[in-house]
Amino acid sequence: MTSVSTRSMDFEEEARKARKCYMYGDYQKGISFYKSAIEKLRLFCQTLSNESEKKRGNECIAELNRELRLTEEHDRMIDDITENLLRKPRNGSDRAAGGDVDYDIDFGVPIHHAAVDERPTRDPGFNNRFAPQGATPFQQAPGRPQPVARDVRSANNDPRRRNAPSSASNNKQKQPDNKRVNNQPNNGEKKYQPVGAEKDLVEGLERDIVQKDPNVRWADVAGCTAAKKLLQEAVVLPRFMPDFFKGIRRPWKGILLFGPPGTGKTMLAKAVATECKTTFFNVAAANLTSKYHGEGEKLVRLLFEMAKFYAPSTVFIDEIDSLCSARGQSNEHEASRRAKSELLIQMDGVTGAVGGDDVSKMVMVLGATNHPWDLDDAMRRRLEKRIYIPLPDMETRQQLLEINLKEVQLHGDVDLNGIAQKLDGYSGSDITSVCRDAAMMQMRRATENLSMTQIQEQAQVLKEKLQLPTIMKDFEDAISKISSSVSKDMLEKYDKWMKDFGSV
Ligand SMILES: Nc1ncnc2c1ncn2[C@@H]1O[C@H](COP(=O)(O)OP(=O)(O)OP(=O)(O)O)[C@@H](O)[C@H]1O
Repeated sequence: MTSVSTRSMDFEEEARKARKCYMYGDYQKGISFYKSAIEKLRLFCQTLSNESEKKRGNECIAELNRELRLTEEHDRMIDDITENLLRKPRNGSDRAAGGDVDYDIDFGVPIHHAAVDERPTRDPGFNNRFAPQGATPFQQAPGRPQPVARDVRSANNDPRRRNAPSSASNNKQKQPDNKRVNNQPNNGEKKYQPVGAEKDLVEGLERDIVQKDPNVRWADVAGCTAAKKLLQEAVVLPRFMPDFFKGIRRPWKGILLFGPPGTGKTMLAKAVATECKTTFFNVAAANLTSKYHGEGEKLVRLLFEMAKFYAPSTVFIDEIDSLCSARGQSNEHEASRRAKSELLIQMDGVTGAVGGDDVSKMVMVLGATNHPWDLDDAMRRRLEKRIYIPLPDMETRQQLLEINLKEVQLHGDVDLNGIAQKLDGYSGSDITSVCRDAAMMQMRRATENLSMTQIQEQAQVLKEKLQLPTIMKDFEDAISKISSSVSKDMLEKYDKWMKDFGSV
């Protein structure tokens, strides 16, 4: 049972990634994920004995094949367009002002071909901005590759935006052309209005980056007391005490959260969005760079224009080092260099409170990274507060166990204190994995040596067995299988960077 279910999950994951890649225009990667999903689903179907399930599985394979063909077609099309554009003679309207300048291939499409950071990250899924709704084995695939449901927020139905600063004079100040921030009355609500070719990019940003209440509370984040306090000071208090946070006491404009992977940096950022009720822009740095000359730069500019328009806002840039690594390195892509410079310029334009000391117009940049030492000096300076989010201490590990196991029934022999001690050196996400694994042990024992048909036949008996509580041995087994994902060397590196550059 274990291996069968694992294969099914593998297929779901591959299909989900394939669709994400398609959405982001990364067709090459999408193609290989589709192929792998199809192969895995085919193997999974071979293990099935139920005819109707088999039939639905085959329907899904056919649908995935169709999506694969579509992706291949788009990939060919992009190649053709690129080739044609590059072959054009450099004269007439194609010649950029100033003579010998590179072609500006700008298809005006949203966030396509994002330069993906090659380093392994915890989540290959573009910063988790999609809800986990990839295809399930027998869920009918949609008619064409569709974006899976995400935190899409229409500016028109978000109450925060209704209160967004909207005075025409203010908008004029920010945007001389005044068209960009034209407030179109729509049931009395204000909406950022892009002009011309930027429409697609703005729609892409609204769809992918503006995040509605991510529903993470301070209490959901174990430990991180110093970070929580500072974030509250930086974002929450200025809203309640605007008169105090002025002049030299103006709110921080940039905060960096750094530390080992899986320690709660993203959760903290989400808690800021939920608790502070600022408009939340959740950006994966890789999505701000583009292989198309100029597009990343434009995206950064639009992102900040929108953040100012919908202020107070928090712009969360995950893996910020991948966009703001030390400049001038030989492997630095021109497009990403320009996007990075634009980001620095934009950050200078937000001074904690945009437009003087009015905190209702505050835009705060919150960066997160696992590689703080890769950060550009200029960006480091702009992220005025640099907070280390370390591995959880004993107390935090106990809290993490309680948070993770609140819905799991535990046997009397389970000693959470003892487990927390054994988990010294584990990150928050490692601890979550241990809890999940332990909580699954009962199911594994109950279904061991049973075929799928037997599982279906004995569903009622199994249901009772699955009610049995998780025992101490389940945790011991899980801990022996899952090791800490952070090495001692890395921890020393973080400590050193904290000593050199930390600021709390
Ligand atoms: N302090 C914490 N409190 C509660 N859960 C945590 C905490 N730290 C980690 N987790 C668990 O680990 C998962 C990953 O956490 P999160 O994405 O916030 O880590 P991160 O530091 O942003 O990682 P990365 O640097 O790899 O992006 C969470 O979904 C949660 O289950």
